[in-house]
Amino acid sequence: MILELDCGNSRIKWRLVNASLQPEHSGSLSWLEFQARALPEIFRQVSVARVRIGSVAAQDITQDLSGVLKALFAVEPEIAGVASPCAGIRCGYDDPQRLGVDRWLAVLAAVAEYPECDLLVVDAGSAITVDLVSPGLHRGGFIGPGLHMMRDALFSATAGVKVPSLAPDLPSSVASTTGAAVSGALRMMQLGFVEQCRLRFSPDAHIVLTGGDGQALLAELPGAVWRPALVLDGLRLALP
Ligand SMILES: Nc1ncnc2c1ncn2[C@@H]1O[C@H](COP(=O)(O)OP(=O)(O)OP(=O)(O)O)[C@@H](O)[C@H]1O
Ligand SMILES: CC(C)(CO)[C@@H](O)C(=O)NCCC(=O)O
Ligand SMILES: [K+]
Repeated sequence: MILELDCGNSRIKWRLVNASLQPEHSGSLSWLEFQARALPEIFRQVSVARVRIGSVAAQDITQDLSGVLKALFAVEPEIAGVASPCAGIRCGYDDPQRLGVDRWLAVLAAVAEYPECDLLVVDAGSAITVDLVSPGLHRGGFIGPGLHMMRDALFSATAGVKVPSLAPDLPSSVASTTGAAVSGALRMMQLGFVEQCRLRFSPDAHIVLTGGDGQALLAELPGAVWRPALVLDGLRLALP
């Protein structure tokens, strides 16, 4: 088996793929669970020949994770970086090392599926990122706060807007409760962000969505596709 991990800002998403590259097991854990060494039970039951890591966590935390996995599986984990060009695509950042590797992995996987298209690659997780791609070239992109970060900002900076959870969909009517007012606004802000990126910079782009909050945008963006494992899918392209 090959273990692939997408280490994000809030969670570690992982999957075990077999020799035919088919995922056999997958899951996620929080950084707190990792720190408590509460690793998935299956990790102790399988033999792992390779470990591929994509991480936007701090370097010491990533090294800690790598060390734990090395001790567990007796293989040296491979950690993806942004190498440009890769898989026929050039990175648009002035300094490619500054681009979040999760963004790069998502771009590589999206381009592998749609090599001839202008793309908007949208990752709606802890943060929301939009990357613009034209054939052979990553042009750059934009970064905004994720839904829960925005909710937390209102929660901590106001006395009267303390909304515990967000509705799953875009609003279909004008809000008449605080919860619906916040939830509707934040989801419309995400949609507006994506639409503005397309309108201003790539009107014909095909949209590829990933991240926990990407699915809610799917119904609002005609022609868009939803690829929940996009970042993990990029790992085998960055670390063939
Ligand atoms: N405090 C929270 N309570 C409930 N949901 C949250 C909270 N924080 C984040 N989330 C949600 O969890 C989901 C996680 O998104 P995703 O699966 O893309 O992974 P992530 O780890 O948050 O993202 P990243 O890879 O950027 O760290 C998102 O829907 C996000 O809005
Ligand atoms: C933007 C995030 C936090 C999204 O996970 C990550 O890609 C990151 O830490 N990026 C580094 C900064 C940049 O991409 O410009
Ligand atoms: K992410």
